[in-house]
Amino acid sequence: MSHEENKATISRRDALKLAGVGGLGLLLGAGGMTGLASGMLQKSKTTGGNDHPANTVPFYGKHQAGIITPMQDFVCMGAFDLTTSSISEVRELFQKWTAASARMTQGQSAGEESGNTLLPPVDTGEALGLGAVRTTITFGLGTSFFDERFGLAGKRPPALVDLPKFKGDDLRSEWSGGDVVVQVCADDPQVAFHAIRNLVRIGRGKAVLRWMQEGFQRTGAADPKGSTPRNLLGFKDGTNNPNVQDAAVADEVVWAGAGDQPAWMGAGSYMIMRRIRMRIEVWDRTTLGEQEATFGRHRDSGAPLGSRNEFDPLDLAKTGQDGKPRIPADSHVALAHMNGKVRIHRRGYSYSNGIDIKTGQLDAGLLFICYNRDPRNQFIPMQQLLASQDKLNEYIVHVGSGIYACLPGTSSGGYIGDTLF
Ligand SMILES: C=CC1=C(C)c2cc3[nH]c(cc4nc(cc5[nH]c(cc1n2)c(C)c5CCC(=O)O)C(CCC(=O)O)=C4C)c(C)c3C=C
Ligand SMILES: [Fe+2]
Repeated sequence: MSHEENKATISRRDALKLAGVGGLGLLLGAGGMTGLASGMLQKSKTTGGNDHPANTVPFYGKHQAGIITPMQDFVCMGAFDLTTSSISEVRELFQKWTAASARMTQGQSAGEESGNTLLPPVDTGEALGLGAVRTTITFGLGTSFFDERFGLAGKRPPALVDLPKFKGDDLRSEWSGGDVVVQVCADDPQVAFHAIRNLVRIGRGKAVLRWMQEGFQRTGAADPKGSTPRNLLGFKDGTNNPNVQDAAVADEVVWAGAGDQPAWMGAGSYMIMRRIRMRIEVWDRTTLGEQEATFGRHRDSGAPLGSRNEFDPLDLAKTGQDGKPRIPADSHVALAHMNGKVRIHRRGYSYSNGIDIKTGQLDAGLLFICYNRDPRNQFIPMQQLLASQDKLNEYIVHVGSGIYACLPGTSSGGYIGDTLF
């Protein structure tokens, strides 16, 4: 193993072990200690633990990780506004972000420490000793990235449209948009936060955070079987997501294809973020029958109304004794199903931001995230229908929004964005 390779595979855990031997900066910087580090790595590889390969998701590849990757327990999502108008500075920034992300997703610190006590550390430190916990870091470009600043207006993907105003939208600019979005997912909230924080730090002088939102779902510890998570309205959410582990399904639903324009987005995807606040207090006063009619599914089992099991097919033609559809036509699933003809890949998380100090009500809801190949044919018509007819609208309000071109993946030596700039 070369010295470079050796350094590249030293995890945050190994780094702490090394620090215990004789000082982190000294050891990492010292070529003569290579043999020692190598020995410890071998040990950590065979002993498993949190840095076991099963807990790491490769950063480099054809597609960015974090899109069809099975969902982790936590998300920390942030959108940046660029404060430079120089495309070469943006390139440099993406090169640095890529290098740091490649390291952090493998359980390493954001960069190599010099050990110089007269300088601030390169990594902020709160993830030292913590495992990789399936961290993924996914980058996307907002519509504003393609304004006049960087000379890339002509390269804006036709599918990266400005979202129309949907009925009932109450969007706030402080929770919307951004030139660049970064979705960090991990099985530990501190590890996820650490990644965003270090990207913010690297971006200083070139990019500022515009908004940031953390999200969660039940953890693997609470539900080792990994059953469908429940949203904050108490229903299983994600049951009828398309199986994107099937490559043909992912190609149809998620990935911009080689034939789709522009070519630089091939193997990328379009992300929609909607911050959807729930009127939890109203929901909690609603009867179980009304709640189930709102979603069109049974609360406990997650089965479609009138069926027994969660994964039973949606039978929208089924009628009850009164002759009415068993799954109401204005229910969320009846509408979102789109007759089975339009599909998106949902990857959202619950959020809770304490209380709204004006009303004393809970400020909580769904950080809706979905990926699709072309939002003009997928998310937009679906949301248009939901916004105008969904019974769920009595209990939710969309308060933040963004659409982002999630770039194709890159390989070691390249950088996220290298197909475009
Ligand atoms: C425009 C897309 C969608 C938005 C916005 C949305 C918001 C939203 N959804 C729930 C809860 C559930 N959604 C469920 C199913 C479901 N939702 C969408 C799309 C949007 N949801 C789709 C495409 C589907 C699948 C439809 C199908 O073909 O069956 C369900 C049922 C279980 C499941 O299949 O996941 C729940 C529950 C909330 C709470 C919400 C906004 C806050
Ligand atoms: Fe939904």
